[in-house]
Amino acid sequence: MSALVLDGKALAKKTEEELSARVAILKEKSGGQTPILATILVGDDPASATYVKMKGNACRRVGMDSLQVELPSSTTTEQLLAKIDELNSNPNVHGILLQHPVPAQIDERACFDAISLEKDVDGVTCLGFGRMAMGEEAYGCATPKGIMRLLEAYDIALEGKHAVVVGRSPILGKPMAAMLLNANATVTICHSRTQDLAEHIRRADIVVGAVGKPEFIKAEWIKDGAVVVDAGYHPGGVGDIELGPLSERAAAYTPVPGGVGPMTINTLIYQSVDSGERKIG
Ligand SMILES: NC(=O)C1=CN([C@@H]2O[C@H](COP(=O)(O)OP(=O)(O)OC[C@H]3O[C@@H](n4cnc5c(N)ncnc54)[C@H](OP(=O)(O)O)[C@@H]3O)[C@@H](O)[C@H]2O)C=CC1
Ligand SMILES: Nc1nc(=O)c2c([nH]1)NC[C@@H]1CN(c3ccc(C(=O)N[C@@H](CCC(=O)O)C(=O)O)cc3)C=[N+]21
Repeated sequence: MSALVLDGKALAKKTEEELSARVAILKEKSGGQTPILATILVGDDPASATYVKMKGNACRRVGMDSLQVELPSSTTTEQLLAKIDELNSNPNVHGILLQHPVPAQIDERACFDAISLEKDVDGVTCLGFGRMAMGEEAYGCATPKGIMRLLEAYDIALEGKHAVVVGRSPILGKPMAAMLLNANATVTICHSRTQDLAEHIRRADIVVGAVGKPEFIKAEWIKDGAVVVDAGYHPGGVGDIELGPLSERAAAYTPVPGGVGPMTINTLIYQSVDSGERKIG
């Protein structure tokens, strides 16, 4: 039996059609003003530059604009905070994305938390995370929220299932675990100090790989019929999970590329349109 492919690329494309229509209405209601997502890139990491470019392109595909802020790698926390303040008070900017990671001298947490809640369409603030975790209204962190939207679109049942999330980073593993918990899954979070990782994964109905190491999670650890979500992305188009034989044994899996990545970008745009609509009211 071959597994169901959770096609994030196709879902993102389909959603973009709906978003284009919503952006057109938003534009009309605001007297022709194009909604804007501001992206901030600090330093010159080529992979980060590519991601930011992809986010700008996605904006334009749905009729939004992106305001691309580029700062040198020598930027200080104070300078970045000042830029974020400026974008917070720009009424035409509906969403702000600060690309992670920032250079080491910058206090990334302070800068994420300076983004105002209404513009935190990437879901990176402590306030947004806390509200989401408590089940209050907030924009979800883009990658885990994109994964939840993908699972929902394919009617993947989560309630009562055992989900194992490998990774606990602030913008991926930790919010992923909270979202799965809110969806009534039983959640295990594994990380670098976890003992017997393979044993935990063997018991999973749903596995989320968010480790940041190519093909670190082995296919043989994953049980037959599991749902396999690979958030990892590495050059050459490999994820954090060794997929190979799983495409036959799993119930469903996200391909790399074409799975989680496009849903991350789509969620960012989706939440920016939401933010614009809320302002128009
Ligand atoms: N497609 C997309 O949209 C996105 C993809 N990514 C990709 O997802 C992956 C993870 O990203 P991110 O969360 O930012 O990465 P981080 O490096 O911030 O986090 C990695 C996590 O994996 C854990 N870990 C590391 N080694 C092990 C190990 N040997 N056993 C178990 N757990 C381990 C770490 O544990 P500890 O906390 O103990 O250090 C940490 O929690 C990367 O491949 C990245 O490229 C990221 C964001 C978006
Ligand atoms: N504040 C912040 N928010 C983020 O969401 C964020 C971030 N920082 N820093 C870096 C990671 C990485 N990330 C990706 C987004 C899309 C793809 C993506 O669309 N990948 C395509 C392939 C792209 C290609 O062809 O190279 C795919 O998987 O199909 C990948 C990775 C978002 N991130």
